[in-house]
Parts: sequence; structure tokens; C-alpha cells
Amino acid sequence: MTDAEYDYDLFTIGIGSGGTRASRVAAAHGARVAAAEEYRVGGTCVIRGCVPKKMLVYGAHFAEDIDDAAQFGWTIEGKSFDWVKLRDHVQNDIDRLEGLYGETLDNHGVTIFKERAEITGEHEITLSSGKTVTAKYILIATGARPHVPDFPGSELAITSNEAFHLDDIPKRILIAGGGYIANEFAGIFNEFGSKVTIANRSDVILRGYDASVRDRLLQISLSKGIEFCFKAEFEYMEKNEDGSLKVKLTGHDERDFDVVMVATGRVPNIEGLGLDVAGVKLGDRGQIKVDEFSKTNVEHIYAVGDVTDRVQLTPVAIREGQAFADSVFGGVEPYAVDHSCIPSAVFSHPPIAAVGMTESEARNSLGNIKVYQSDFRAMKNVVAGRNERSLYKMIVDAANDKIVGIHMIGPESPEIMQAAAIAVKVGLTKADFDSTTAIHPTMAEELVLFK
Ligand SMILES: Cc1cc2nc3c(=O)[nH]c(=O)nc-3n(C[C@H](O)[C@H](O)[C@H](O)COP(=O)(O)OP(=O)(O)OC[C@H]3O[C@@H](n4cnc5c(N)ncnc54)[C@H](O)[C@@H]3O)c2cc1C
Ligand SMILES: NC(=O)c1ccc[n+]([C@@H]2O[C@H](COP(=O)([O-])OP(=O)(O)OC[C@H]3O[C@@H](n4cnc5c(N)ncnc54)[C@H](O)[C@@H]3O)[C@@H](O)[C@H]2O)c1
Repeated sequence: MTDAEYDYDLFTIGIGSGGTRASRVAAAHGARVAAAEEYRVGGTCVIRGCVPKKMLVYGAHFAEDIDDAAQFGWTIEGKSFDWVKLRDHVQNDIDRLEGLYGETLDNHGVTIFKERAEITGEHEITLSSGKTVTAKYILIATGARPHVPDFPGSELAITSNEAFHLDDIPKRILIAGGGYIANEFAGIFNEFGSKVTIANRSDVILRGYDASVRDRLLQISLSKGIEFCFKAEFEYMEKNEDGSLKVKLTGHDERDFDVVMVATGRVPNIEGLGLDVAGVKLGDRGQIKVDEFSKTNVEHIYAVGDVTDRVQLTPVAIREGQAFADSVFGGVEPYAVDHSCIPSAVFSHPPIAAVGMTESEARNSLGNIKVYQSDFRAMKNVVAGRNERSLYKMIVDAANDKIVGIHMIGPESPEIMQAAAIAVKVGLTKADFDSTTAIHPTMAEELVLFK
């Protein structure tokens, strides 16, 4: 087939973070682009991930702010919280954002099919309506979905997908997992007044983050009333007559909860995509295997984002989509996304932010390191009488003074980290930070005052 004989130059399956960016940029480069979405335009991040989650984090934090306000002289009478109001307000804004995503693609001339797509031939895609189209290139950007462990009664559990739509805030919620989603939602529900229990299979939370910061979150969460069950896996779960759930975890007696949510990782969406027809190879975690340019083993099929299970974060999916579109349609030398030194955050209460190596990673790989630490109480917490301490940690390569990692837990730490991450990424030294004048009084000034 000649290029003109294909219906499109690019067909993108999945209009989430990666698929949106790739489709829009490819179209801007002059490609004829179509994209399919089986659920809602915007994907996980916009519809049921980062964005509504962050809105709930904001909503939840008022519980502490309103309490603390008394120490700042404010009397707030008749305080109450209306979950349905917040839930619906968040959902209305998600509707708005979904509309904006669709509009942007429309404005770039991308044809949107709001239906499921499957690869049915070398260059052929079939939509659930039965319509068949052809494209020179195919991009798989189908994301990931919650992994639900297999145990009797697992169908009674919810995942983060359903957490945004609950009718009420549960009195007692069990959250399985010890990662991002478990800790973020534990904070949200705890602030809304639920009794939260986290059950984790291992004995650490947030594996991959620096041990001091993880431990600080654990201590603060415990002090806020969140309960942790470690080395706990589901044995079974069943429904009680009153609608509550009876749960048996390994090493624990049966207990009743109103809602059980699993947050035990996310698995790539590869089923029913026609990958066998296309001959696309998978890796051992069920992810689509790609090279550094996001190309699969099939010359004209690419994949970006969570479905490739490289780093499951929105900004990474977006970068992969951008690099794909520029490389294939932008007339530039193909370029790869740099997956090193990616900053990240956990929007717990308080939040965590990190970039670069943890202390133990640096010790193992560099040997001789210097560790600087500031353990302080944010001024706002001091005035509020809130005994919640922040912890900032800087890891420096002793051989050349380069900062190889920064780890923080404390109010607004993700906001502070975004700028600090630039410094780590470009290889600034501890001396560079020392030579920068502090902005006083801030929490961020701790970064340039380490002794
Ligand atoms: C609760 C939660 C909170 C999160 N918070 C953050 C955060 O704070 N920061 C952050 O960086 N990341 C966060 N993430 C992760 C982030 O959402 C993902 O990394 C990101 O959305 C991945 O983008 P993607 O393009 O790969 O896939 P997605 O955004 O998941 O998009 C894939 C799309 O493909 C569609 N699709 C699948 N199969 C088909 C098919 N056959 N045909 C048509 N359409 C199909 C899906 O419906 C979906 O809309 C969070 C995730 C969750 C679940
Ligand atoms: N702030 C953010 O950037 C953010 C927020 C949410 C999600 N995300 C992305 O989404 C991904 C998925 O999040 P997640 O929290 O589901 O996964 P995760 O990989 O962060 O954590 C999974 C946790 O579940 C535990 N676990 C696994 N199987 C279990 C079982 N059977 N019983 C009990 N515990 C079990 C693991 O020990 C681990 O602690 C993350 O890896 C992240 O990339 C990012």
C-alpha cells in the first residue's frame, strides 16, 4: 500500500496521557490521525487518577486546616463535611476537562472514535461498531488497570476506580497495598473521618522511597489513627447480613469493614487488542516490549505509557508520546526519552517527594557518600500546635560533591521538589546549593541551609 492508500497515517488506541499527546503532536506535524477510546477521553490521570485524586487530597486537608485555624484566632462554627457535594463537584470538573481534551484533539484535526479498538490485520484496526480502518502506523497507549489479587470474595472489593464514586464515606475501610494509591487514599479517607486500616503483603510501605522518609510517613500516619497490618494477605472475604464485609487476613482474626479497596499495583491493558494477530511481543510482566524509541518488535507498531510498564507516571507517558510523534512524524532524528532521575511524589498527608538515589542506593552504588538531613517542624505546624515534623534529606557523592538524591516529607514538598529536581538532574553540587541565598521564612530554605 502507498501512504495515501491508508485511511490514516497514525491510529492511536487509547486516549489517555500518552495517546493524547502523541495524537495531537503527530497531527500538528501534518499527519492524518485517528484515535479510539473505549471509556472516557483523557484516560486514567484525568478521569480516575491524578486529577480527581489531587482534588480529594485538597478537600481532605481542610479537616486539619479547620482544626488548626483555632490556633490562628479563627472560630469556625457549625463545621460539617458533605462528601456528595465534593464528589459531584470533582466529577463536574472532570466532565469539563474531558470536554477540553476532546476539543484540543478536534482542533488539531484528530478523528476520535469513542469505542473500543482492536488490531485485526497488519495495518488494520477494527472498532467495536464493526467499522474497519487502516493506518500506516499504530500506537498502543491503552494504559493499565488495577490488579486485584485472586482470593475468595475478591469481587466484593472496590479499586481506586470506584473510590471516586462512593455514596458515603465508609466508617471502616480496609485498603490493601502499601504503595502510592494505598497511602494516598488512606490519607484522604482518614481526613474524612473513616477508620482506615492498611493491609500490606510485605513489611514496608512505599518500597523504592528512602527509608527515613517512609518511616516518617508511617509514624505520622499511625499518630493520625491509620492502622497498619504488615505481612497480611487476603485469605477470604464475605458479605455480612448488614452489607458489611467480613475479612480474614493472614495472621489476623476475622474483622468487619464497610468498604475494602485493593491498591496492589496496576497491570498493562493488553487483552483483546489483537497483539497476537499483529505479532507484538510481550515482556514477563505482560507489558508491551519496546525499544528506547517506544517501537515494538513490529516495525510500524509503537507503544507508550503504562502499557509498556516502564515508569507508571503521567509526565512519563506524555514524554514518551511526544518523543514518538516527533521522531516518526516530525522530520527529526529519532530521539529517546531519558528515564533517569525522574522526580516523583506521593500525595499522602503530609506528602512525600523524591528525586534521584535513596541513601541505601547511593551507598551501594557509590560507596562514599555524604548525607545531610534537616528534621524540623514547619512554622505553620508550630503555631497550630501540631506535632508533625518534616524531614528533608540530601545525598551527596563525596567524590565530587554532586547531589545524587533529595528526599522530602512535609507540607508542599512536591511543589518544592519540582525546582530542586532540576538541580539534581543537571548535576549541581552541594556547594552550588550552599551559595544560593535562602528565601526566609520558608520550608524550602532548608535545602540551601544543610549543615
Ligand atoms: C488513582 C491513581 C492516581 C494516580 N496519581 C498519579 C499522580 O498523582 N501523578 C502521576 O504522574 N501519575 C498518577 N497516576 C498514574 C497515571 O494515571 C498513569 O501513569 C497515566 O494515566 C498513564 O497514561 P497512559 O496514557 O499510559 O494510559 P491511560 O491514561 O490509562 O490511558 C489509556 C486509555 O486507553 C483506553 N483503552 C484501553 N484499551 C482500549 C482499547 N482496546 N480501545 C480503546 N481504548 C482503550 C483506556 O480506557 C484509557 O482511557 C495515578 C493513577 C491512579 C490509578
Ligand atoms: N502520586 C503518584 O504519582 C501516583 C499515585 C497513584 C498511582 N501512581 C502510579 O500507579 C501505580 C500503581 O499504584 P499502586 O499503589 O496500585 O501500586 P504500587 O506498585 O505503588 O504498590 C503496590 C503495593 O501493593 C502491595 N501488594 C501487592 N500485592 C498485594 C497483595 N496481594 N496483598 C497486599 N498487598 C499487596 C505491594 O507490596 C505494594 O506495596 C504506581 O506504581 C504509580 O506508578 C502514581
